[in-house]
Formats: sequence, structure tokens, C-alpha cells
Amino acid sequence: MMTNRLTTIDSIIKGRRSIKKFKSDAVSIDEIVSLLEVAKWAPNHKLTEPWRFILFAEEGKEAFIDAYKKSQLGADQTLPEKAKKKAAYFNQIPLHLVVVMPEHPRQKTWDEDYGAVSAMIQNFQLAAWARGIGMIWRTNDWIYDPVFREAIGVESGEKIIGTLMIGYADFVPEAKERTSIKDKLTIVTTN
Ligand SMILES: Cc1cc2nc3c(=O)[nH]c(=O)nc-3n(C[C@H](O)[C@H](O)[C@H](O)COP(=O)(O)O)c2cc1C
Repeated sequence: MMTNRLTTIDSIIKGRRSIKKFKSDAVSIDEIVSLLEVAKWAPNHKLTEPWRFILFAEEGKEAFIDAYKKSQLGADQTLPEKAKKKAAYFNQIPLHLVVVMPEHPRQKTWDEDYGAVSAMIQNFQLAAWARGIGMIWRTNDWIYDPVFREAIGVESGEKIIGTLMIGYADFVPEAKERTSIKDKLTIVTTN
């Protein structure tokens, strides 16, 4: 019994991939909310729960894409071809979830909060993967752009940790090799 459970957890961790090609099928907002309810059980020091989320779904996706486009306008206020293509690609993705962290002024707490949000996001990715939902965690340059931040209502003193682009996978890429832990691990057994 225990072995089976561990095998399942291990295979979800190892089998999850970042997804870039999605089916057009909608993902239920309620399901995302339930997955976030699961993911919130991530370790977080002093229970700061240092996260909030903005979910862009249905017609709301346009607000996300408009914010992206606004951040990409050239000096002549035109949208470069590359950004137009990206915007069209984003439009095909069922959901966009922006993860936001309050930036604590104390470095130690900031570091702990960033660790907690990262753990929360990975919980979310894994819980979603176990239910057949894929995503990619993106940290593109424009999430740092004040134009994008303001357009989606991120306040000063908040950091966008990433955008999660979510849907059912249309293509699951091959796993990229990981280094053997033997090359990364020092074991100390004597004093
Ligand atoms: C903090 C963080 C930021 C990432 N940002 C991007 C990104 O901006 N664009 C992208 O294509 N992938 C991004 N990724 C996904 C990684 O590239 C991906 O996890 C890695 O290539 C391994 O692939 P896998 O997740 O399928 O195992 C990010 C992952 C993390 C953890």
C-alpha cells in the first residue's frame, strides 16, 4: 500500500513536464480553485502565506493579453510582429494565473517567502499534473515591466513570481536529463 502511494508520488514528480502546447479544451475555474486549496499546504515559515493569485479566464484573458501587448509597444506605439505572435499564442492557452508575493523588507523573511511561494507553485503543478492538467511557469522579462504590472493591478511592494499558463497538454515534451545526485551530494560520515 505504502509502496504504491510512493510510486505514484514519485512518478508524478518525475513525469511532470512544462507544457507549451495546449488543447483548446477549457479548464474549470472551480478545479483551479480546488488545486490552489491543495497547494496552499506548502511549508511557509511563520505561516505568512505570502501569496495571492490573479486568474485570467474566459473573457478575462483579454485583460492579461492587453497588459502584455501594452508592455511590448515600441517607441512608435506599434506592436512588433514577434509580440503579435506571442499574444495570439497566449490567447490559445485556456488559463493564465499570475502569482504575486508581498515583498517583505527584511531579507530573511523575503527569502523564506520566496521559498514558500516556490513550494506552493510546485505543489500546484504536481496536483494539477496528477489530474491531467499541464502548465508552464514563466518568468519572462515583461513580468518586471511597470506597464504590465500596473495594467493587471500589481501594487508596488509586490513581486510577480511568475505567470502559470495552464491547460490540457496537447504535447508532452521528452524529459531533459538531470544530473546524478551523486555529482551534487557530499556525504559526511566522520568527524
Ligand atoms: C522559476 C522558474 C522560471 C521559469 N521560467 C520559464 C520561462 O520564462 N520560460 C520557459 O519556457 N520556461 C520557464 N521555466 C520552466 C523551465 O524551463 C523548465 O522547468 C525546465 O526546462 C525543465 O523542464 P520540465 O519542467 O519539463 O522538467 C521556468 C521554471 C522555473 C522553476
